[in-house]
Amino acid sequence: MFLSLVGLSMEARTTPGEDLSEWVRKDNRRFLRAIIRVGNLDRTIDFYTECLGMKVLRRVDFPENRYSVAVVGFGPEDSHFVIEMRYHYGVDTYEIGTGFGEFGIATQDVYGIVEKVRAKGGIVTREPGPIAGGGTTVFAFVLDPDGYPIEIIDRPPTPEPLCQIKLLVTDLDRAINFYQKALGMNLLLPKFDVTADKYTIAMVGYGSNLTQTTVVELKSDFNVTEYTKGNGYEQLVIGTDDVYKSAEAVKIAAQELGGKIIRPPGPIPKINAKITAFLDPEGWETVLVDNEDYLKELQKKE
Ligand SMILES: C[C@@H](O)C(=O)SC[C@H](NC(=O)CC[C@H](N)C(=O)O)C(=O)NCC(=O)O
Ligand SMILES: [Zn+2]
Repeated sequence: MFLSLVGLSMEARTTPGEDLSEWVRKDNRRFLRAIIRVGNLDRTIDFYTECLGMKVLRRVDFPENRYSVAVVGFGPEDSHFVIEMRYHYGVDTYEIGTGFGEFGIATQDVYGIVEKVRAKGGIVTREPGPIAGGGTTVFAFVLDPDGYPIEIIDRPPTPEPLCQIKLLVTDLDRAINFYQKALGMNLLLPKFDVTADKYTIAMVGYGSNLTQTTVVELKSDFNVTEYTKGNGYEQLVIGTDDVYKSAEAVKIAAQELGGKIIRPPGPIPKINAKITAFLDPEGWETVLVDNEDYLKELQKKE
């Protein structure tokens, strides 16, 4: 996923009469990575490893293209959701925007992580404690060195400690519908109003238990009709067994709900992988990558 991608023409690979919505739900989907731009790779790696406990899984420099990439996560890329960070030479700040919510980290040591962030001079935007209004789960919010919010959530050990990516949306029903229809996600937390703070959230993802998998947390603030996307957060990358069928399903959902394919499905020689990319109805970008190609590329890089 390290190089810029060139679009190829759409090829239909579906059988006439095939129920694509059924296929999408049965497809072998997994959150592979989220891609963000950062202003200083060493500084960010230090934060994600020293404060949050992630490991550096890969670090590559592309001097000819004037950027460097690091991949960090709680486990190997072939089985875990990871964060890919891109540093473009000479660009040291990014606008995070009001639309990017946060990455969520599940841990048994919320207080310890918050203290590490504070000790390194990091910003704690919400002190650890249970949610206001009578909840029991302890959580905190901190900012990473570029200002990306990170939610630290108290949770028993889970296979996916990088457990949430929150995106702000203006039409929550439409977003839930789209992520279900276009991406075959399950509604793991139905819409939930937090009237005291004037917002509604819902969570969608693969699998059946939101504490065991990564979820997209969709949040909508009462009376907010627009969010800015900034220029920091880039995209979410998800694995699929068939990018052609995946793109067809996205197109069908987009006809009803909005959103559009921005990269027709096909092989991208530079990265040796078949992909397709699209914008959801709110403009958030997702890339779907062929599972086999993704694994083969990882193996080559080992
Ligand atoms: C469920 C979890 O993953 C969330 O992200 S909840 C959304 C979150 N809520 C809070 O931070 C709770 C705030 C409350 N005032 C408290 O301190 O308990 C959030 O994004 N809040 C933003 C907001 O505008 O409140
Ligand atoms: Zn959250």
